[in-house]
Amino acid sequence: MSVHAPAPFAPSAPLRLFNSLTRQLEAFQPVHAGEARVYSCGPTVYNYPHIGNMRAYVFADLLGRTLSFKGLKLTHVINITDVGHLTDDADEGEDKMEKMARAEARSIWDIAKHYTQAYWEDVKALNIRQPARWTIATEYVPQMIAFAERIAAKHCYELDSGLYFDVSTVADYGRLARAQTEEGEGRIEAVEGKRNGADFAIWRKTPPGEKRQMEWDSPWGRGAPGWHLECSVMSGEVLGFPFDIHTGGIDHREIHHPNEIAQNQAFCCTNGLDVPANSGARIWMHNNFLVERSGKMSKSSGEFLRLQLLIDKGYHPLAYRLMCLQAHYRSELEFSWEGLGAALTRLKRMLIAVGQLKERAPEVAAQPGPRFTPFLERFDAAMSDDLNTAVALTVFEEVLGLKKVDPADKLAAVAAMDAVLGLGLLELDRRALRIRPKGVEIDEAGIEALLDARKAARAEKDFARSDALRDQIAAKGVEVMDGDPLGWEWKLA
Ligand SMILES: Nc1ncnc2c1ncn2[C@@H]1O[C@H](COP(=O)(O)OP(=O)(O)OP(=O)(O)O)[C@@H](O)[C@H]1O
Ligand SMILES: [Zn+2]
Repeated sequence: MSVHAPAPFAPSAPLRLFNSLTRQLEAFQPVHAGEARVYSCGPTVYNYPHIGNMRAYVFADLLGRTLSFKGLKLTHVINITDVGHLTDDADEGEDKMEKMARAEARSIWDIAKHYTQAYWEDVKALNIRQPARWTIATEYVPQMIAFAERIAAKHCYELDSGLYFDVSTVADYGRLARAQTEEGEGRIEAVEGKRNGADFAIWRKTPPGEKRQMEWDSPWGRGAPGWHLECSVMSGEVLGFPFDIHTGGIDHREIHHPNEIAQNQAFCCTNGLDVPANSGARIWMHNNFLVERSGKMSKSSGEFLRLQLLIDKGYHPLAYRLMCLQAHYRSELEFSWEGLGAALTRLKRMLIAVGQLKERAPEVAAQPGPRFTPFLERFDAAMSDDLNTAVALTVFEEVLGLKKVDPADKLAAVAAMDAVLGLGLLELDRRALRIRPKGVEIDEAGIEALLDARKAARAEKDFARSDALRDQIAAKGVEVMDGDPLGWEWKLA
């Protein structure tokens, strides 16, 4: 009798993604056969990222993991905005980086380095995969100038304050935002001499007599590139127009991305590129906001939640990732500590199930085996349906709960799904989820030692000693949970 290895599971559900341009679900058809090229607007590194910002990258990561799962060769680019983002997304205000550098009395380069590092730490803690390239805006200034030179004659005009893009020179400006061309959204004070309210600076000249920390020479004088120009240039340079998918938070649908599209149109037309509708990317995808009761979480408002604060309070960062996965990326997600606590409990349950499975299966089977095909198909269908992570998670848990199946096969199915969800459950140690909150005056080893002593006291039926030990632990800020069904013997008091 010959033994046949099971055929590998090939996800075949048609991938449909919501395109903000058409406001419709569309079948994903790669520009380059077998590939997916994705650009995500990166953080402006003038401050720590808040967990709302990180939702944007958890979403982009899920998209990337799904494209990989579907067998596509992924090239993902995320940029770092270290110059050019003004305090208002339209054309007013000052550079967020310059402003913070002044407030902190540090050089902009220092600020950029520090907060980029902080962002990368959060990326790592949330199991966001490394993109193929991190493009740093200040490293692309010559390309930005070249791009602007190419479109300047037909699409731009110069004012004292800079080189402006005339939005009336491209067809259907603002179709992504569905905004009025003249008014645009959120466009406050007009710059003197602007032809249309929505025109925007692609090069900002340094005012005479002033010196900026970051400035470059250009045909339009010394100055700095506009934020919108940066993303057009970095995406086009690395991925080539047209590329497949451009992502960002839903706020970018209103100003930043319509302006990128206008520049891309101008660039593609001047270069004779027949890009469909010349938008640069075929599909534009936007994640909705993480909100608090008081409204959208915002860096510029000064008060916000950092991932580190969650950790300091004893929540593993992956509980936040799971919290994001429980909602659809296009829905608003309201942050609450109760919600995060519930996500942590769910993560613990998953981890316990995987831990028990790992004990029974010495190794992961090469393939999940036919028993798991219907589950993988449902998982595939959910993720292919515009990243329906909420449904995908329930399928994942159904598989975790399956009894009387080969453990090695089951582990292979779990691994295949987790590669998409990115919870990293096969690598995560159960004890890693017990994060000692910052305020607690005892370390993990100390807690474990007291718990062991207490267990021994109980085994000897010395309940007085057992109670005294519990009080001792509680005094240090930790509550012992007797009979905890999850087997998590302690939590924050
Ligand atoms: N509350 C939020 N929920 C989800 N995504 C968000 C939220 N706030 C910003 N984003 C997204 O985070 C990403 C990084 O944004 P960026 O660093 O430019 O933030 P910012 O505009 O400086 O900060 P803020 O909007 O908080 O003042 C963008 O894709 C943005 O759309
Ligand atoms: Zn951008």
